[in-house]
Amino acid sequence: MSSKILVIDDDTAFCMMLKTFLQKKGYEVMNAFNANEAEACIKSQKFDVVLTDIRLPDSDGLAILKLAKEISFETQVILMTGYTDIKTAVNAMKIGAYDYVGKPINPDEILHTIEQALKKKNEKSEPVSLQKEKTSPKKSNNNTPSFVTGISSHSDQLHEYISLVAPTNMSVLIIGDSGTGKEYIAHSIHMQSKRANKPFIAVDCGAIPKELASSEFFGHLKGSFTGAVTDKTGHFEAANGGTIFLDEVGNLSYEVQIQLLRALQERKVKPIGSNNEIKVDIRVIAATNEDLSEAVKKSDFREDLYHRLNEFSIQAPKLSERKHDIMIFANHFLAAANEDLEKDILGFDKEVSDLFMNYDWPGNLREMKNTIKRSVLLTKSDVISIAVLPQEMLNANTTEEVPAYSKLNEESAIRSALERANFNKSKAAKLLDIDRKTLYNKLKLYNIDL
Ligand SMILES: Nc1ncnc2c1ncn2[C@@H]1O[C@H](COP(=O)(O)OP(=O)(O)OP(=O)(O)O)[C@@H](O)[C@H]1O
Repeated sequence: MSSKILVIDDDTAFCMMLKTFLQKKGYEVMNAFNANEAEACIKSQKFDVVLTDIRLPDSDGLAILKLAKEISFETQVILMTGYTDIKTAVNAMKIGAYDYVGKPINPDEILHTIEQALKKKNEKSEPVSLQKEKTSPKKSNNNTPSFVTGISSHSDQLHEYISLVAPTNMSVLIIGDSGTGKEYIAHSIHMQSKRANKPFIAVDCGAIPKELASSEFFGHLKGSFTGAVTDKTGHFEAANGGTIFLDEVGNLSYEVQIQLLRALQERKVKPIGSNNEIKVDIRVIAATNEDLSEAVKKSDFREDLYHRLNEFSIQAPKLSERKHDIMIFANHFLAAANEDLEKDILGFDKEVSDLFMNYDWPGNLREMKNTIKRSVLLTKSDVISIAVLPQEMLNANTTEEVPAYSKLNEESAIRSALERANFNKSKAAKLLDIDRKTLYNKLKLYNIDL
C-alpha cells in the first residue's frame, strides 16, 4: 500500500506541482490550501506524512502539527519555511515535527526528507521489544555516529564535566538551546558510566500527548483503557538498570511531574491496570531549553522534582560560541552526509567556511547537520559552494553590511544591496525585503542605471 501524504500550502500552483511530483514517485497525495481544509482532511483520514507551510492564511503550521499529532501520534510532520526564521522551525521539532525544509523547495531534498520520515515512522511502529533492543547501546554501537569532542574551551569544560559526573549515579540536568547536542551529551554520560551496557532510553517529553504520558512512562495492561489493545512496556521498565533521558522535561504536565517524582523516589512503577509494582533501578538525565528555575518560581514546574533532577547541571554551549569547533563539526557532518547519500564531496570552499564561522547558527548543531546534508545533496562538483546554501543563511550574513532599509537611507540601502547581490535585482529586492516592482520604481526615482 502506498504511503499517504497531505501537502498544505496556500500557493495553489506549488501545492499541485508537488502533488504531481510525489504521485509520480508512487505516493498517494492530497492537497489542502488553508488550515481549515487541512483540518477536515486530517480528521477524516490518517496520513503517514503531513507536509505543511509554516505560514497559512487562516492559521499556521504549528497548529497543523499539533492537530496532526493529536489525531495520530505516528504521523510525521514536515514544515516548509519561507522567510520565517529557522528558530521557529527548529522549535517546532521540539513539539514533535520530524524536520523542516527551507523554501524554495528542492524536489530531491523534499523527497529524501519524506523517505527518511517514513523510515522513522515505520521504525516507531515496531513492537516495543524490538525498539528496546535498538536503544540498547550494545546493539546500536555500529550505527551510533562518533561523538565529536571539539577543541574549544567550552568543549574542554563540557567534557571535563561529563567525565566527572558520568561514573556517579547523580541525576544530571542538561541546559541548552535547541539543537546544541543535549541528547548527545546525555548519551555520552551514559556510555562513560557503569550502566553503559544497559539500556539508554530517550523520551521526548514535549511530544507525548498529556493523556498518554502515564502509559508511556509506566506501561499498561491490555484492556486497561480504550485503545490499550496489547500490553505495553513503559519507558521506566524498558530503561531498568540503565539510564532514562527526559528531553524537554519542562513540557511535562503537573500531574505527570507528580507521578515521575513518586517513581523516582520510591524506585517502583505500576503499569496502568496492574496491581503489581515493578522495582526499577534507573539513572535520570533530563534536558531543558527553558529556565526551569523560572518555571519553578511561576509554579509551572514542581520544585521538589526540579531538585531531584538537578543534582548536577551541565550547560550545553551554543554552536556560535564554539568558534574553534565549527569546522570540526562541519567536516564531521560532511562525512556523515557523504556516507548517507553515497556521495564523495571533498570539503567546503573558502566563502562557505567564512560564512560558517560568522553565522549565528540559531538552530545550533541540528541546523548545521541539516544544512550540510542538504548542501551535499545539491552539490554537483567536488566542494560545497555558497550557491547551495539556504537563502536564509546568506541573508543573515548580509544584514550587517546592507544598511537597514528606511525612508532616510533608502538610496544608499538600495545601492549597497545591489552591490551585495552582484546587481541581480531579484536578489537585491530580497535582501531589502521589498518586492521587485517596488525596487524598479525606486531605481527610477533615484536614477540608478544598471
Ligand atoms: N558531539 C556531537 N558529535 C556529533 N554530532 C552531534 C554532537 N552533538 C550533537 N550532534 C548532532 O546534532 C544534532 C542535534 O543534537 P541533539 O539532538 O543531541 O540536540 P538537542 O540539544 O538534544 O536538541 P533538542 O533541544 O531539539 O532536543 C543531532 O542530530 C546529532 O546528530
